[in-house]
Amino acid sequence: MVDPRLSDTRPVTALARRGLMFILSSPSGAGKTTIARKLLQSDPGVALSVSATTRAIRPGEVDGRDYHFVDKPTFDRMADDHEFLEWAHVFGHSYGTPKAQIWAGLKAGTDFLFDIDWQGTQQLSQRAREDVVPVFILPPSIDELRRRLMARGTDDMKVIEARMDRARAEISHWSDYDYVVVNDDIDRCFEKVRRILDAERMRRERQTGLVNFVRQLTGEGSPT
Ligand SMILES: Nc1nc2c(ncn2[C@@H]2O[C@H](COP(=O)(O)OP(=O)(O)O)[C@@H](O)[C@H]2O)c(=O)[nH]1
Ligand SMILES: Nc1ncnc2c1ncn2[C@@H]1O[C@H](COP(=O)(O)OP(=O)(O)O)[C@@H](O)[C@H]1O
Repeated sequence: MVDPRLSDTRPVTALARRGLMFILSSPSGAGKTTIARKLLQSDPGVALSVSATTRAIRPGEVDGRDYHFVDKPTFDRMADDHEFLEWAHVFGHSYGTPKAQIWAGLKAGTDFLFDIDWQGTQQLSQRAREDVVPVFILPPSIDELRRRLMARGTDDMKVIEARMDRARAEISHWSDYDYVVVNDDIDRCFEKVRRILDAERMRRERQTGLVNFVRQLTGEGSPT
């Protein structure tokens, strides 16, 4: 049987829209990078805001795709030159969101995904609250969080314990976020995150093409 969607030739009504800043935060190991990768793979309308960081590259990471890996003097120079939208110290390293392309991209309707911590979320919310959609990912339990950090195999025990120590402090910021999702089953969690993004795209104030579209629909403003 032919998939009815393939034979549907009706034109798609695409209204102009301002992009949004979709933030995923969580304690380390709760799964935000996994969710972010799934979103980027499945949705061509989403671009990753690639942060700069002074931390070492992990196996499997690619410079320029996952992070811009820079040394401390370079990071400090970028901060001094106001090249970051926000930046913070996390786990003894510096992390920052480069400004380049974000504002122009938002205006052109690109949605940006930010994998940043609560400090960065606060700074972005202060700068552009109306563009920000903050989502917090929680682990199903503290034991499961430790298990995931160990299973990921990217950090030694000392680093894992430091991340676990910080997890409670990170979780305490859950109430700064508009959405909170527990990452128990990855597919279910991803589906919830995807639905949040879909709904936020429909917000009236983001749909800059609505005024003209409604005018056309109602004939308002056209000569009689
Ligand atoms: N404020 C801020 N936090 C960031 C940025 N990039 C990454 N982070 C956060 O830094 C923390 C450590 O990231 P990472 O070293 O990749 O380890 P992860 O926690 O295992 O993902 C995470 O909470 C990230 O969300 C950034 O540009 N700004
Ligand atoms: N729902 C889940 N169930 C089991 N393992 C998961 C789940 N979500 C993520 N993981 C695994 O947990 C580890 C940490 O996930 P990651 O996405 O790197 O977390 P974060 O970016 O928040 O530090 C990874 O090995 C990942 O494959």
